[in-house]
Amino acid sequence: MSAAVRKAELHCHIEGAASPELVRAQARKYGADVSGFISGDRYVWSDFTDFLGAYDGAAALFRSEEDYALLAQTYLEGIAEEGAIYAEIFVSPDHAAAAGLSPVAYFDGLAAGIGAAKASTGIECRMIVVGVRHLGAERVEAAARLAASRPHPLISGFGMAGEERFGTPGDFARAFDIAREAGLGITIHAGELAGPESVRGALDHIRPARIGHGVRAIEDEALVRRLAESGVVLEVCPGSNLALGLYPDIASHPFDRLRVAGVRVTLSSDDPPHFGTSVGREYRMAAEAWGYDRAALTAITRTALQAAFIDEDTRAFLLGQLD
Ligand SMILES: Nc1ncnc2[nH]cnc12
Ligand SMILES: [Zn+2]
Repeated sequence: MSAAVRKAELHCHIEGAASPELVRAQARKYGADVSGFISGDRYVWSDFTDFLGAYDGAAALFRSEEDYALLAQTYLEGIAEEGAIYAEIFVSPDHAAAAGLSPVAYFDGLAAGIGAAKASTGIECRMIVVGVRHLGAERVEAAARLAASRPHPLISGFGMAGEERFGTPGDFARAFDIAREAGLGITIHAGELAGPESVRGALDHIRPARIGHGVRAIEDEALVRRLAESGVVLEVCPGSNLALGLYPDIASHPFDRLRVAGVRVTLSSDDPPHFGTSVGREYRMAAEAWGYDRAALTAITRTALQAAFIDEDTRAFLLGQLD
């Protein structure tokens, strides 16, 4: 499996894509100490809660448009080298605000990086605004209202990340209604840290086109059938799931079982340097674990492009690159 297999990444948190090397450079720039969450060239955290702390620590060191332009460009050029032709990045105005950056400066900075990466590699990218679940429904609604005001043309979706064990999907239904009515694509993290009931709640109350992770649906046969029949696409991130201890090894991961059951599945990296991964590695792991050949891997990319939150002309152009 080589970079020649075209890839599309639907699930990557931009703040979670900052390499320890880049975060160290930012820390030097701002005179900050990262020893609490970076050791040598690695992030250090012990569980999901601790991971969120490391994630927030890194995010706090991106404080200007230029910082975010550099982050987006570095991430996108890196995955373009692995064969990615399309990416959607989760962008979190709450993290930008915590670092003192206005939403407009945040989106403009990211867009500058996206533009630079497109100019150097051809990669397309769109932004999905996310609310942070553990900040509560009001903050998530504020993020949805912001996204619904269409503050940047590259914003094409709305989602929710953060601590899945906080609240229930129904608590956040209004936020997603606001985003849906504004014509944004809808995705929500579910079935990662919480079980099938979280996926069921998301389907019932949020009506998403896609679900971030969703893998724990495998624990409920009827739910797997419902997912398959609905056509809802799962943004599966096996490397993330292994790093966070959901499954002991790739052979135990449900990606292939979901695929065989007819669920539309895609491959992404989530927070690549935190989990020692990249979209290229995710495709490689899948090829090795389940014997996927080039056609099978390309089919995964096709599913991702069909589910991408993008205009139809660009979708057709990208799908044309798979032939
Ligand atoms: N894997 C993940 N799950 C939930 N929220 C996140 N934010 C960043 N990465 C996340
Ligand atoms: Zn995620």
